[in-house]
Amino acid sequence: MIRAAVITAGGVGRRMGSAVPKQYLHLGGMPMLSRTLRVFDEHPTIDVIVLTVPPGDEASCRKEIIKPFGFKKIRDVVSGGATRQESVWNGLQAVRDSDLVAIHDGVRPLVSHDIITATFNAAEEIGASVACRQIKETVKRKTGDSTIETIPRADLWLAHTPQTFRTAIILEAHKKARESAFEGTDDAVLVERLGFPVKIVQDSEDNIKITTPRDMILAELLLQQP
Ligand SMILES: Nc1ccn([C@@H]2O[C@H](COP(=O)(O)OP(=O)(O)OP(=O)(O)O)[C@@H](O)[C@H]2O)c(=O)n1
Ligand SMILES: C[C@](O)(CO)[C@H](O)COP(=O)(O)O
Repeated sequence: MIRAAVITAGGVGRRMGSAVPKQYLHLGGMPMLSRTLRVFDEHPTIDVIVLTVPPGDEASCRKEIIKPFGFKKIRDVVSGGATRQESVWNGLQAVRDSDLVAIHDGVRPLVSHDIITATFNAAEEIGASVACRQIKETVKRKTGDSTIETIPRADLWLAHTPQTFRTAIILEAHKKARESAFEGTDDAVLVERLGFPVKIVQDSEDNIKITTPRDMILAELLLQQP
């Protein structure tokens, strides 16, 4: 059983507004992307890792993000695409020989080994899984200028990554999405639309996606937790 990870880091970080793409910003003294890679490299049952980066960044990533930390499992650094979905597709081509694959945002460095393991276990069991956090806030839907309704929150979850799949299923789901020009905001939706079940695995609130400067402040604080 080959377990792979595709770490997607091909974005430009428009919402962060930093001089370099946010995945290269330092968090707790090391590049955020290296921190994410370290979690997967040290995971006991992951065999191979593929990283997607902005086109043209492959060599600098090997030199500055991978080499200084001595990661052992990185098979390839591949060029990302214009969208996250395209970057993931490119990464998946490099792990076609795997049985299971976890897809994870390079900008979620606070992911834990436990959640990675839980998503692999669920994917092995039913084929597809998604790390999520349950919504604890009261949720309103606004329609037009003044009509609002309150959505019962018991069934609502926020999608995180890792999202982990039998490799054959996620390859098929991406292929079908490409054929019909469907663009999703995560990978699980590509499997859902084919009618396959996807198991929700409850994640920690700490596994935030670093999107804006405020998230950097929050992540630095979360890193200081005992
Ligand atoms: N063409 C893209 C776009 C995004 N990503 C990756 O997908 C993850 C989640 O995307 P997001 O936070 O939206 O990153 P950016 O696209 O970089 O940010 P923004 O939307 O603010 O520009 C990130 O690790 C990002 O690098 C990617 O691999 N390829
Ligand atoms: C895949 C994802 O991280 C799930 O939360 C997310 O959808 C990434 O894209 P977004 O543009 O920040 O929603």
